[in-house]
Amino acid sequence: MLGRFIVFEGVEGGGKTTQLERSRQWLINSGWLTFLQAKGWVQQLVITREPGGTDLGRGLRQLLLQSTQEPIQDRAELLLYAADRAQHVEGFLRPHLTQRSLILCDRYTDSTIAYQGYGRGLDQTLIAQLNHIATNGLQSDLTLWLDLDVKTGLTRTHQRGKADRIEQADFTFHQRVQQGFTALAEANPHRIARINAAQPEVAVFQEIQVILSDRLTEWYGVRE
Ligand SMILES: Nc1ncnc2c1ncn2[C@@H]1O[C@H](COP(=O)(O)OP(=O)(O)O)[C@@H](O)[C@H]1O
Ligand SMILES: Cc1cn([C@H]2C[C@H](O)[C@@H](COP(=O)(O)OP(=O)(O)O)O2)c(=O)[nH]c1=O
Repeated sequence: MLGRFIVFEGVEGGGKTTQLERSRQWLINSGWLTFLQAKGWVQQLVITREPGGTDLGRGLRQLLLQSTQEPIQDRAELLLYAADRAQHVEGFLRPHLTQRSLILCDRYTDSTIAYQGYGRGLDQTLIAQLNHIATNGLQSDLTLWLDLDVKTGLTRTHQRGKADRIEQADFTFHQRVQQGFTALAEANPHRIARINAAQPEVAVFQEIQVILSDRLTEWYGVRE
């Protein structure tokens, strides 16, 4: 794969959206993007998210996050996230990676393991199979896990506005999700980098910047 695929993960209110935008600006302002483009190693920097990175996905996102009278069954929820991902991988991520894009993505397969696996309690083998069907094997090159305790995260999202269907799930659900991310990070120490997201925004980004600089150097060599 020619481009690089960086994912932001974590519980609700961890600061993914905020830090993804800071990372985008830093890649531009630090000169990294200009350098990589001048070398011909990166064509463009793109931002995307799951669910909702495609037209189909935006419809699915609305279905998944709006509050409903009829409860959405756990396996139906899992399949909707998988459908969003299949469309995103084939219609957006792979074409961009083939064209040497550097991709910053808000959530990916680890969210399904954490939310539908640890959170809902669905079988992890089933989830692994579905993730494989949806991605056809496409993994992130780097995942930045914004590690924040559930209570602080939910407080932040409540301050932001009305809670969506998943945010409304009970506290123990979100605690299981957090356990999921913790286990994933332990099992994948190189792919998943833990960030202490309980710090002020600027300090969180300083940690991210160190990791991004290291990883870009590992991938592309020292910047001239
Ligand atoms: N480090 C931080 N400290 C305090 N509040 C933060 C921090 N990072 C983000 N926020 C605020 O918390 C809320 C959730 O942040 P957001 O980036 O949308 O998180 P996520 O995308 O992970 O749900 C927003 O209102 C944001 O301004
Ligand atoms: C990608 C993915 C997300 N989710 C959930 C996590 C979030 O609650 C929700 C997506 O919201 P998110 O994109 O994090 O929205 P915001 O930035 O506005 O908080 O979907 C899953 O349950 N499984 C998945 O596979």
